[in-house]
Amino acid sequence: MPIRNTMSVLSKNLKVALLQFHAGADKKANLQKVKEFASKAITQHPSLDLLVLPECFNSPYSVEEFKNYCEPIPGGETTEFLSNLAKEHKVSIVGGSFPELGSDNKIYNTSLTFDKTGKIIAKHRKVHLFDIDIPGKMTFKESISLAPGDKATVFQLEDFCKVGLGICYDIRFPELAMVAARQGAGIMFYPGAFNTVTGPKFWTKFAVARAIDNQVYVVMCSPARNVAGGGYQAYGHSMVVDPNGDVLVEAGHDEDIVYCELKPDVITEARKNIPISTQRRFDVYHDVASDAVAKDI
Ligand SMILES: O=C(O)CCC(=O)C(=O)O
Repeated sequence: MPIRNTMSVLSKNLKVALLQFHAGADKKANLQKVKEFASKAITQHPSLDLLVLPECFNSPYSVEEFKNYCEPIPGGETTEFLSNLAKEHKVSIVGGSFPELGSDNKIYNTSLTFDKTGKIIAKHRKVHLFDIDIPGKMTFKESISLAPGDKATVFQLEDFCKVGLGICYDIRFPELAMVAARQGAGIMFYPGAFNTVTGPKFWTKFAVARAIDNQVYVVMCSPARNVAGGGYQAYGHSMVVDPNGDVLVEAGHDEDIVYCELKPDVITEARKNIPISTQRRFDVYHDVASDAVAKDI
């Protein structure tokens, strides 16, 4: 039976801040807000390693609006802004997401990660587009204006550890986190903007599920709700869940910054105590990544 080694963990503590703020129609004001929240976080915790931003932080979350806010990567205003912010504060940034204008002229919901010199070290295009219809409650169809990405994103976060990156609806598909964990990731990041219908029902459950499935930390960063302003109402509740499924920190639904220190021993202990990563039976479920099983039923 093949055994995969997924014991690889964080090399040292990682101090993160989750910036939960509301993004409106004015892109410059949205970027200014990121600047203010970042300065505040660094002032409150000067030894921070990493800032995490929410999904769609430079635009309203609206399929009609993405075309008005999309930018090329690299070269666009938002990429430059985040790169400079990382450099200025010497901090890594998981840069939420914003609409990208691809070289194929399609628009993607894209997340960039920067190292503390301002270099892009990862780019993830949302793989699973949020197309749902719950009659009378919630209808959304990202595929009206967005194209999906076609890759799982797993990368080395500076000298900390390997990490995986997904965007919002991507969390509903356990495969991305599994792929990352099996490549040695110790943390999954999900910038996300759940809503007031699916948020209360699912947000925490998914964070806990992906954490326990894979014995990784899960970091989810949401926009704040904007009750007075109307439009899409994000759930909020940015949170960090540890590899045992315990919620370590959680915001409410208003603007806020939450801080957390991720620790190597917690991952090591979880994996040592209950060694699921070396007990997998790939001989039994080797075809999990195909639809062959469903077709047989
Ligand atoms: O999965 C959900 O319930 C919400 C997903 C979402 O809001 C998104 O993908 O942007």
